Amino acid sequence: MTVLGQNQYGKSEVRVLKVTRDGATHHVKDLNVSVALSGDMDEVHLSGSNAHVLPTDTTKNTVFAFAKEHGIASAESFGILLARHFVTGQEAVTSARIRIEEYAWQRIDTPGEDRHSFARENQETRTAQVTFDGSGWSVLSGLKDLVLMNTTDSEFHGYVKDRYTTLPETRDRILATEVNARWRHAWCDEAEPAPDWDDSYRRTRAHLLAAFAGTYSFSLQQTLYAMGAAVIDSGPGIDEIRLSLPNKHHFLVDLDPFGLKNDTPDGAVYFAADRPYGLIEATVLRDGAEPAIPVDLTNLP
Ligand SMILES: O=c1[nH]c(=O)c2[nH]c(=O)[nH]c2[nH]1
Repeated sequence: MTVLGQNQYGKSEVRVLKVTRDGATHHVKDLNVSVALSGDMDEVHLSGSNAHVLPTDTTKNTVFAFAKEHGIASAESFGILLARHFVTGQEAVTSARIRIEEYAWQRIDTPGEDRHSFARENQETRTAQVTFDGSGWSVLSGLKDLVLMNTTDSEFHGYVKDRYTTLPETRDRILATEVNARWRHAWCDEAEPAPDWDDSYRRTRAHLLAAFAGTYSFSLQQTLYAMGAAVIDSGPGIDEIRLSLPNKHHFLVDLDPFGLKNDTPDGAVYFAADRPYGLIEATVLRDGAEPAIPVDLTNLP
């Protein structure tokens, strides 16, 4: 005997580029949207009846149509529009999860009137996941691939040493990471005004950067907590943030064989190791908040 457990379906990675023309000045929104619907879907699995199945092809078309009809004000608001459409429009669909990655494009300044050239920003990817169960909303925003580095104000010493420990203690090292962060908005009730998602994103990003730059660090763990706390303490809008921070190790190169002294006051030469890397991960919560962001961020957009 078997029973059907949790199931969901939809179109993943719908790549939609929305160009908005304002005369010769164009604006672009570039998203990667994944739709997952669930609800009364037993029959399609058990008997092959498709009577409740809105085709994944249709969900893909909806993403494109909504981009045209409603525009893309922000990743979160676009996700909200889509999730509401699927849950309220299909009787069999009781919940919808919309995952979005947004890629940033930087305008290339040109001498003439035309403003339609862009360079893909070599910076972070913004992410959003919106979940709606017909009554309550859950909005996770985030970013990944944001590479940060402090070239001083980082120490690491006083740690446990056993027979396999070879790491030298350091009072001055490079601290570099690639931020992978997801934060959960307190907003969950449509009766309340929704946050300004773009403004919230900009402010959260700025708090993360300021805390990374402003924390004199004795470990990446300490820096992580300072970054998370800066976001939670900045206002009431965000109750939980999870950070996954690889420690992008930079080791001083031994230049002695060449008669060169490395690590001099005017600078040093480092070997930027790509692997293995330390991986420091933690959730920072508003006191009293329940954790709801998955521990493993790799399964999220
Ligand atoms: O900031 C750090 N935290 C660690 O836990 C750790 N472990 C290690 O080898 N280097 C570092 N650096």
